[in-house]
Amino acid sequence: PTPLPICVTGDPVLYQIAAPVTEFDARLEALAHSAMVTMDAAKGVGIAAPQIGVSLRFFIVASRANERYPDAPNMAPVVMVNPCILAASNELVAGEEGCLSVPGKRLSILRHQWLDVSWQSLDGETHHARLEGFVARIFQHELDHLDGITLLERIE
Ligand SMILES: O=C(CSC(=O)[C@H](Cc1ccccc1)CC(F)(F)F)c1ccccc1
Ligand SMILES: [Zn+2]
Repeated sequence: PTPLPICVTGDPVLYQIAAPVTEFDARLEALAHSAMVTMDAAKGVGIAAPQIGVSLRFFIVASRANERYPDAPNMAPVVMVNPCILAASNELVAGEEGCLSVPGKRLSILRHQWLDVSWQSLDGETHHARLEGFVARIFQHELDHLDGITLLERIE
């Protein structure tokens, strides 16, 4: 499908608590595909459903090496439905983040260094993993979007 418009600062959908996904059906797959195409067109390393106007709890994590994080892993994009943080490091790390919904801003944000997380894939299967570094950062950034929090609400 064609990329969708990305909601930007001020759009109410960005400040809502997104609803859990209960139907793992073709509609969800179509929404996830639209988010993927939109993220790719915007050259992002992640995108959350509320950013395309959908207040549902899923996002995509798609780390790739970039000038700010040259050692970031190049990973196949992962669609994470109903994501949860099960445990997080006490250690926090500051790092530069951008947001497709806050165009032109680069802010230094404190994030947990590692996370134990769980999520469901599009087929409804549950997965667990330990994330660290840039991938953990993207996860925390996208999870904020599901809870109505953008970079601007994270300024120390
Ligand atoms: O590709 C971007 C553009 S911003 C981006 O990809 C957001 C994800 C993100 C970038 C950097 C750190 C954490 C999350 C996507 C968003 F807004 F939809 F969530 C980038 C920005 C800063 C560092 C590395 C990469
Ligand atoms: Zn964002």
